[in-house]
Amino acid sequence: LINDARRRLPPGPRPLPIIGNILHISSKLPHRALARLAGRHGAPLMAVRLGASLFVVASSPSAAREILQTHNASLSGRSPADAWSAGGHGANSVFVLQPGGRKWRVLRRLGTAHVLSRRRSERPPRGVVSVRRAAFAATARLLWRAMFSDELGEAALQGLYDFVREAMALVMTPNVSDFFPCVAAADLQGVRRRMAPLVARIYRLMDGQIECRMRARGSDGRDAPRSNDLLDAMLDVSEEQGDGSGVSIVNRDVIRAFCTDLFIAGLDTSSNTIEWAMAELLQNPQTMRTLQEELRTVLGSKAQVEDSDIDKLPYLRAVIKETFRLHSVVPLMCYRAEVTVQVQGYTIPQGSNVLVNAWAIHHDADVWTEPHKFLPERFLDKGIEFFGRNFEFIPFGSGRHICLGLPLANRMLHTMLGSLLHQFEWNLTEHDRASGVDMTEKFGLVLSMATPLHATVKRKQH
Ligand code: HEM
Repeated sequence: LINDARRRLPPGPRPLPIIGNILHISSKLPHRALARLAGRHGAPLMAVRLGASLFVVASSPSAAREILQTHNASLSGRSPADAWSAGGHGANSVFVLQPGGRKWRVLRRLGTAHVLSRRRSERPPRGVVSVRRAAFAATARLLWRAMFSDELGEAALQGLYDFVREAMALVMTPNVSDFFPCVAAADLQGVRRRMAPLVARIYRLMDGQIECRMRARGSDGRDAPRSNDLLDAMLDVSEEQGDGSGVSIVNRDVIRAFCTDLFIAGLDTSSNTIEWAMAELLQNPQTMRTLQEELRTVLGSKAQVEDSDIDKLPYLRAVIKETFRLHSVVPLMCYRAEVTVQVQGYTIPQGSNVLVNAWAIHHDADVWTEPHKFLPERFLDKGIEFFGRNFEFIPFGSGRHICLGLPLANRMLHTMLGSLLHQFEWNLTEHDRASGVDMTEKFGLVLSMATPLHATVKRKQH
């Protein structure tokens, strides 16, 4: 396989070293297997072969910069899992649309302008809680309100929860259709067939909101009373956008696919980040005390962290950055080379999959001292931000595909974690105090804790 792949490389300054195989990329924790491989071979850029596909893996800040900045236009294609095409979702999904294309640009613009958070205090947790479940519910309510200006009911919350669990498990199923695209149409393992009803179910949830809003707008359309949320903005665009053929770029299919994508992208990333942060804080009592002291000093008797407080809370910002670094919930970012390009003197053939291993970069001992320790202080005197310009710290990616929800996630995580810690006293359960917190990772579309964290919670007396 290795020799075959080398023969197929077009002539270039240097052939890319192929040093990995199926064992690395399909390992249970591929971000760690690939980081070890890159470290062992001193190869910040390397190639791994899997089935008919060539994967190029970048594991250093400078390789990431070349992929995400210098050659971003050529290297920002996507090779979506076959399951993604179930129910026609792939045709309208912002994750996989051709970047730079008209539909992709309209969706990115709408998302950037309208995925805004409107805050409201959350229902207080009580007793022993699953941190991830509580954070998932809080994030879902917030996103639902930002998109639809409506309260999320329990049944819809459960629907979102089930969809994210079941659909993501299917997308992560090793699927012969992905390794050998020539047989994808046959859907030999039935992954796409099993995904279709899940997509149909979540679309029905979105349709409920779309229909209700369309009825409220009635024949007045734009002149009807407005909520000025994402849904209103999309319906406006659906009325005005036409490509001359009278067909709108943003039609009903696009609206429900985009809303679905935002839930897929926003729910598990945010709730798992809160869970990792809480797991670290509960095991680092001094860090927890320092953070709660900062919250007490800045907020006083005010219950909630508001957007305007975030700038005054440097230690909270450092804790969240350190959580992003140590527990990057999107450890591997995947692209496709649209044309053959040279990166760091190596040839990346057209059609290769290109992986940026953010986890490896965030644990690179040449960049970070004691990279495996949770030390928020490392960010206090450094101007390192996660907006895609510091390539040693890219939890939200960089370049054309940089996270669309970054500003929302940034505000949401600070206000949520800050408020939870300011209002409540959190402690490990007796079981975890005795046996320790299980920090084992589980790889999926999002990197989560293999054993969900439970904690006891009590309202504080201020
Ligand atoms: C802890 C929170 C979050 C993290 C760490 C995170 C991280 C990321 C990363 C690494 C990417 C991929 C970038 C790439 O492929 O180059 C991404 C893409 C994306 N994120 Fe987020 N994200 C978070 C929350 C959110 C939220 C709250 C939303 C929206 C509600 C969102 C919407 C998106 C979308 C739509 C994309 C796809 C962009 C594209 O492919 O063009 N994310 N995110």
